[in-house]
Parts: sequence; C-alpha cells; structure tokens
Amino acid sequence: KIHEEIDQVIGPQRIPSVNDRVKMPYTDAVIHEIQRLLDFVPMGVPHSVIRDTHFRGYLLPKGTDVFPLLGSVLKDPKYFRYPDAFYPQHFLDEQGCFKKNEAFVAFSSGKRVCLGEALARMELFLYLTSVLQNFSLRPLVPPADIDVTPKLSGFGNIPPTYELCLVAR
Ligand code: HEM
Repeated sequence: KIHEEIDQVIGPQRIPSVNDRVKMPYTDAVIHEIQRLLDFVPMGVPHSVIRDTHFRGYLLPKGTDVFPLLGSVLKDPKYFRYPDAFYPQHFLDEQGCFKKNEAFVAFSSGKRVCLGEALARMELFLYLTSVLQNFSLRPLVPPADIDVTPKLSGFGNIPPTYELCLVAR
C-alpha cells in the first residue's frame, strides 16, 4: 500500500533489495567510509578484565576497566591512506571491488562485537539507496562550507545538523 502511495507521488520505482549490496561495491564503500569518519562510539564500550591479564608487557589486574579506543583504529594511518579525509577508496581494490579492511571496527570486534551489526548494515544500505534513488539532494550552501565536525564529542560523536532539500527525481 505504501509503495502504491509513493508511486502516485513520485512515479513507479524499483525498491532496492539487500542483495543489491554485493552488486554495488562503491555504495557499500561509501557507507563504510561514512561510518569510519563519523566514528560514532570513539571510546568503544568499556569492559573489565575478569582475571589478571598480561598484555603486551603490561599487567592488567583483575577488575581493571578497559576502553577499546575504536576511534584510534578507525583513523589508523597504517590501515587508511587518508585517515582524516572522506575517501571511499579505503574500501575498494584496483578493480573497484569491495575490499574488507580489518581496521573497520565501527561495530567493535571480538566476542562482544555489536549484536545488531547485520541489521544495522542492512538498514543503512536500504535507507541510503532508497533516498538516493528517489531524490536529488541539494544543499542550501556550497558543500565545502558545511562543517561536519561533531557537535558533541565524548562517549559518542554527535554529528552537527544542517539543512538540505530533497528534490523528487
Ligand atoms: C550503526 C549502528 C550501530 C553501531 C555503530 C553499533 C555499535 C556498537 C558497538 C561499538 C558496540 C560495543 C561492542 C563492544 O562491547 O565492544 C555495540 C554493542 C551492541 N549492539 Fe550495536 N551498534 C549499532 C546498531 C545496533 C542495532 C541496530 C542493534 C540491535 C538491533 C544493536 C545491538 C547491540 C547489542 C545487543 C550490543 C551488545 C553486544 C554484547 O555486549 O555482547 N546495535 N554496538
């Protein structure tokens, strides 16, 4: 029903499917790069060691809080050629195929990795492609003048808001 209503407003369209992701490596790379630069949870979620733990020559006594600084990994110049720039090629090989990067830890890693990663990735892909297939995005000021520095930075990086027009294609 909602699709019929959308058709009436903006004409028939093809709704993207999750399976399109593998066929759209550039889009996938753009989403990864947005998440990398956004660095949503820079300090990760704190954990504590449940027993005395030796790590790289240090002793972490039982009960020590550990903050996995995901932000430092997402901006690691060993893994990302231009750590502070928006550069989707960080996730593409020479043939334009999607290239995994082990330093992409927006969802953390290991046993306590985000349980909702697959759902979140599917939602991000479907949301972005649906918007872009149906609308042209027009900023109200030149894109270079938009400052994307987080409005708040602490446990989370909160991006600033700005206005833009969505013009039906
Ligand atoms: C872009 C969206 C999301 C991001 C960036 C994100 C990121 C994270 C991060 C960094 C952690 C901490 C992992 C750790 O303890 O090291 C986490 C944990 C978790 N996330 Fe997400 N998350 C997202 C969406 C979701 C969604 C949609 C769900 C559920 C539907 C979800 C469910 C969880 C759960 C249950 C945990 C705790 C896992 C555990 O402690 O074993 N997340 N997430």
